[in-house]
Amino acid sequence: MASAALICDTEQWKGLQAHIGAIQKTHLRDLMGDADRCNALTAEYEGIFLDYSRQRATGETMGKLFKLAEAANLKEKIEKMFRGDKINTTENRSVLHVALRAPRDAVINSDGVNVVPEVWGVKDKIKQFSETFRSGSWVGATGKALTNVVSVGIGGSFLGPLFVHTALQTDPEAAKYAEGRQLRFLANVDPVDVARSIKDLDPETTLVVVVSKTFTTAETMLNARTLKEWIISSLGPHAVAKHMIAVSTNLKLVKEFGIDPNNAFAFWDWVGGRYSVCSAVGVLPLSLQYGFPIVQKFLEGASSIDDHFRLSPFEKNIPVLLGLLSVWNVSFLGYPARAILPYSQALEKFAPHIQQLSMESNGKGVFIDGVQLPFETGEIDFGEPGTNGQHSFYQLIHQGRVIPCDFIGVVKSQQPVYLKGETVTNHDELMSNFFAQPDALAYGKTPEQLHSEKVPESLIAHKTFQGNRPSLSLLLPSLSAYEIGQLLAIYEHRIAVQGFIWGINSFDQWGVELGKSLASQVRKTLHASRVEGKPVLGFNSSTSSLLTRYLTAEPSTPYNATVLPKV
Ligand SMILES: O=P(O)(O)OC[C@H]1O[C@H](O)[C@H](O)[C@@H](O)[C@@H]1O
Repeated sequence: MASAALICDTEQWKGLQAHIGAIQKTHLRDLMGDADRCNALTAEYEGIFLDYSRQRATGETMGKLFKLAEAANLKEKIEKMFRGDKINTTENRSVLHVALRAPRDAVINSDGVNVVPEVWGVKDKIKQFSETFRSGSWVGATGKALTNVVSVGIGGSFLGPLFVHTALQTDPEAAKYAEGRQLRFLANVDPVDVARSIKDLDPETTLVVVVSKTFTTAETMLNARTLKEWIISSLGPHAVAKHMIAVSTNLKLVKEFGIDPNNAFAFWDWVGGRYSVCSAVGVLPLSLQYGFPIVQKFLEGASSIDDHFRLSPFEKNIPVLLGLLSVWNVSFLGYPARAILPYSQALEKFAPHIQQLSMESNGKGVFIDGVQLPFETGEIDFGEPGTNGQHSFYQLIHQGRVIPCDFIGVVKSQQPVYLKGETVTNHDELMSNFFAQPDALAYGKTPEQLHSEKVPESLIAHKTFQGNRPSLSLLLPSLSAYEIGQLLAIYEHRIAVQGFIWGINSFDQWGVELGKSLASQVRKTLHASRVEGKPVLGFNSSTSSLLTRYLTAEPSTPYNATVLPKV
């Protein structure tokens, strides 16, 4: 039963509900004609420019959203996070990813202990290790320097580092430091992913980093055992010490796995998996590839947003504005999805990272105190870089469903390209689309316009765009390690803001457990059937018949000998 403390019972929430009607009467075409409104609906921090004038919102809407933030005690909740209070109540943990990028002299307590020196202790160890590794002083079992790194991990131990690696790959400064090196990721337990991750690599020159907060994740541990076998079968058991290292909060299990504890890099239970890219989870593999100084710039970028988020008034606070607008779109205008559209191929892996960050954080069914939510939280996040997406799913965004879009653009490309005689540079060509699409969505195209263009009557309805489709534009000055860190932190905090307003716990993820435990029953059944010929028992008829069909076919892999990928 809903209690009086629920956000949806507040006057401020009801005030926004009452305001929906006024907004429904407006069209972005008209709202965009008001230059003062457009100027007002912007914010800037360190050259990052947010234009949210194409949201279905007015100054009045924003005023009401700020009031909602007050009613939700947003300021206090942000402060509690930075203070190290145990805001992840279902796991009794602080939420301190901000400590991972705090300056050396910062003081951030968890359980009364300043965690910043510990954080820097691990970063110093990573710096030292990566320097030894990159200088060639760290040699493998056959005396060769290691130039390839395979980072084994899944979920938060994969998506953030992959996003940052993909973004840095084409940054000229970072790329210079990565010359002659490869960083790959192995996430899926699908043996096809194992094959892809080690294709054309020689164990002699490869370092495997096993990344797992818990060091119990089934997929990661099987993949780690598989790559251990790949190393041993080629170089012998003694090679593991030089070719495998680990990142985890569970150093006991790292040791039991056979990795030298000196080559294990710690992090802490107050870092959520999906918030862990700034811990050794990301910092270690990225430092091996690009060197620690580049990664430190990334951390400084994230830290600059932490300050902005904690200290700026809400009216100028980019993560707060973004979070409030998302709440407005989801809970009041009823738009369940959000498209993340970076006009930058370097940000190709940004949307997959945000999918986990957002959907695992805010896809919840109850308030933080366990009371059933009377409204839905979280968005369905998806996205692709522009302009690729334009040739894929934008049809639906323009004429089908209304999906609020985040357009993310970069002023200065990582890679300047121009062909003499062309109308524009290649980046300007890309950005022409970045500037055009939000207006196409907002304004649409009316039947009157089509008539004036002499469009045949039979096509008028098909070629009409209703417009009034909300988006926001985030323009970054460039895309170096620093801005990549800023972008990450903007989204991390935006998602936290949404959770704080809705009153849910954005930092646990109980919803992933059920599928895992059912998979464990299936695993036992597969083993019993394959190895002992036992029948399939204990499942419903659908699952039983699917399993039986799967088991009846000739298996492609024998159970009596080790088999490693051949590609
Ligand atoms: O880092 P690990 O402990 O291996 O966890 C990897 C992933 O496992 C689960 O799926 C969680 O839902 C994710 O949040 C986590 O990132």
